[in-house]
Amino acid sequence: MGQEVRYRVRGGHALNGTAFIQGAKNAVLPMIGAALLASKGRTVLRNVPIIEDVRRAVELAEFVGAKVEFHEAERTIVIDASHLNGTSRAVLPADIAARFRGSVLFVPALMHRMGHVRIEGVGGCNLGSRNLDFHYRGFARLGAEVIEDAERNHINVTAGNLKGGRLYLDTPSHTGTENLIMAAVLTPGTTVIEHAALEPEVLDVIEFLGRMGAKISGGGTGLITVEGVPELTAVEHTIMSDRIDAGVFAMMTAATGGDVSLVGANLDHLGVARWKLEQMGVQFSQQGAVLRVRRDPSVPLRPINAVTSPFPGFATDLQSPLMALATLADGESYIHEAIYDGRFALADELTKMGAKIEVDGTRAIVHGPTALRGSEVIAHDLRSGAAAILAGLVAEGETIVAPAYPVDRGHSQFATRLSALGADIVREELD
Ligand SMILES: CC(=O)N[C@H]1[C@@H](OP(=O)(O)OP(=O)(O)OC[C@H]2O[C@@H](n3ccc(=O)[nH]c3=O)[C@H](O)[C@@H]2O)O[C@H](CO)[C@@H](O)[C@@H]1O
Ligand SMILES: C=C(OP(=O)(O)O)C(=O)O
Repeated sequence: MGQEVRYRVRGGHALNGTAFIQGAKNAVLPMIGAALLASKGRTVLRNVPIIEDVRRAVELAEFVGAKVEFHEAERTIVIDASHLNGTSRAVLPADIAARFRGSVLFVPALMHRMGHVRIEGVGGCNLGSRNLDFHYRGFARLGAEVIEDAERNHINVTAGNLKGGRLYLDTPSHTGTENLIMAAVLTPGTTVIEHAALEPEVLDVIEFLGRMGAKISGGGTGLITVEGVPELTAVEHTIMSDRIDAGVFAMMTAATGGDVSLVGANLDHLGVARWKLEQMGVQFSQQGAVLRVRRDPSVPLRPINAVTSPFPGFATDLQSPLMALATLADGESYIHEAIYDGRFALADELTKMGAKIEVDGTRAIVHGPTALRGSEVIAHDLRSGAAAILAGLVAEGETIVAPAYPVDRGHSQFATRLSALGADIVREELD
């Protein structure tokens, strides 16, 4: 399971300076899965975030037989999947796959290259129900055989006679869209995917697949058409910057009343989060590829209403840091989590720090402003861990966030990057 990790934060320092936004977790994971589709050449992925989910994805790719080099200092991964075939190990074992959500993105490549795949578990943040029915139904509509082994909790997917078809998503699932595209790219005929996700990472994955030789049109419109091709070739690609990492740094800057330049961040990728933060009193200015974020500490943050929804709506992955930020705002903020039915575990942790939050199902009212005080808090999931660190940056005294593996799943070198901005934060590995 690896070492136990915790973050210790002492509040009271405004963030100032330059932060380097990492490559996007939710783009690199599907790309590692997509790299396994290439039957020729070696894939090179650049601007790879140094996060635990990527380390797990590398382990998984190696487990199924790909040759993978993760050059962490160069933030580069090199993958050779050219030799995969029906005799390779077509299993996604629970001990790796159940530790991150992105493991489900390996299914199409294994189905195509090996003819079948057994999925022994899929992980990710514990946010309530996280179904995969759109994925499995889509594979079946293309002609795959999908059989659930309920006793062992395994799913077996066998390629069979794949043929393009008309697919749909009940809601525009992010990984669901990526998985159906990846299933369709090597499937003979035309596949149409209705109600597809619009997230920038999905578009980055489409661009990557297109360079590999896939024929995909309609990305960003909600209606995607894929013409199957017989094979794909490895290419080089630079991962887009992580809009959630950027959003978290923006909110941390806002919380501390700082002034930070986010290198690589794109304001357009923040969607509605941009407008909500501006309403709260945060100032943004896009200066080419650098996004400057400022908040005047002499003006109180204003309270906010936010409802999470798929891009360009308010990203659910930014909902936890928004809740932490709202504890500082002058009045009542209303938050409706409309994507996940269990993403408010943070409220209890912030309550330990003095926050006043009422939770009713998927709705929360945050009563600000609160003078937060340091406490020991749990990172229940990736973003609640990041949000707890945000709270720690402004709390009086010391905040300990543990266990913090979930934070390391998705934020690269958090303590180093925050320290460079003036924060008092250390990451500790416990024996
Ligand atoms: C690795 C990755 O990219 N993770 C992101 C991805 O997760 P992920 O792709 O898993 O999230 P989805 O967009 O699929 O899920 C959204 C909602 O749809 C439901 N659903 C989804 C698929 C399905 O087959 N059936 C079903 O009912 C889920 O239970 C959830 O309530 O998008 C989420 C929503 O933006 C983000 O929080 C995650 O950071
Ligand atoms: C929910 C998240 O990730 P995952 O889907 O990988 O669990 C997240 O990034 O906040």
